Amino acid sequence: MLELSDVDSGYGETQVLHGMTLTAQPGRVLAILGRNGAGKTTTLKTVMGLLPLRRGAIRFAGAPLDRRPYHIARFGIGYVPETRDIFPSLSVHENLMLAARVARKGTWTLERVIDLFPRLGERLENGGTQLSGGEQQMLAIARALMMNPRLLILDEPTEGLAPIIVKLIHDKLAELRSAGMSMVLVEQNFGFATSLADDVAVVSRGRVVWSGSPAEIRADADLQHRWLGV
Ligand SMILES: Nc1ncnc2c1ncn2[C@@H]1O[C@H](COP(=O)(O)OP(=O)(O)OP(=O)(O)O)[C@@H](O)[C@H]1O
Repeated sequence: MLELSDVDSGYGETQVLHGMTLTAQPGRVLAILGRNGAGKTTTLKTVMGLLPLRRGAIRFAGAPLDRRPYHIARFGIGYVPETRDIFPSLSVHENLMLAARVARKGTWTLERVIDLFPRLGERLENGGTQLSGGEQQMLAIARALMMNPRLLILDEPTEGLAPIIVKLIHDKLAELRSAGMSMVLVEQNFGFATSLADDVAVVSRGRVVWSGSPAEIRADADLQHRWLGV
């Protein structure tokens, strides 16, 4: 579904990705794990066209990915950035409807995202700044779903959230997974990531150093210690 081959990328003079190669399969959840600074966010930003591709190739659904923002959305990649990027001066409803304007055809509607996150239904007229961190995360996910993505990319969805909200987000993503949504998940919370993932890629210094199943990495304390510092 999403394929990175030998990708180099970075910020100005600083090269962060060194031959990043990974594949996210349709209908599956790929978790990208790694220590702070390993290049996980940089990988996602490169896919989303926020950083230049210096070398290598990125393919989506069998064709080279046109990484201009409008095209990425139309192609069907929904992105939930680490910073959530809610428009603070707009209401929940307006944030969602803005996404609907660039949406592909599909089955996600305002009603359906509110069904998934009833809390947002109660907060429709609230401004972005009046939301708790958990509500902002729900809104960021709901907004990406409004675009009817074929692939949902999430960067650290649990960061800074209380355990009860982490559990809620976990259950909602598990629901999406059961419904067949393809996902790429960058996450520091090892338990959260490995319980949702079908496939795991471990990144260090801008490339994949291990890939396998959640069960394999859960059973391998050395691997966790070496690459994740768990
Ligand atoms: N805007 C930037 N300018 C320069 N260097 C950056 C910038 N953002 C990140 N980096 C550097 O790129 C490297 C990889 O960062 P990245 O954010 O991809 O890591 P990560 O694996 O997502 O970890 P984290 O969990 O800390 O976000 C780090 O060394 C970081 O200092």
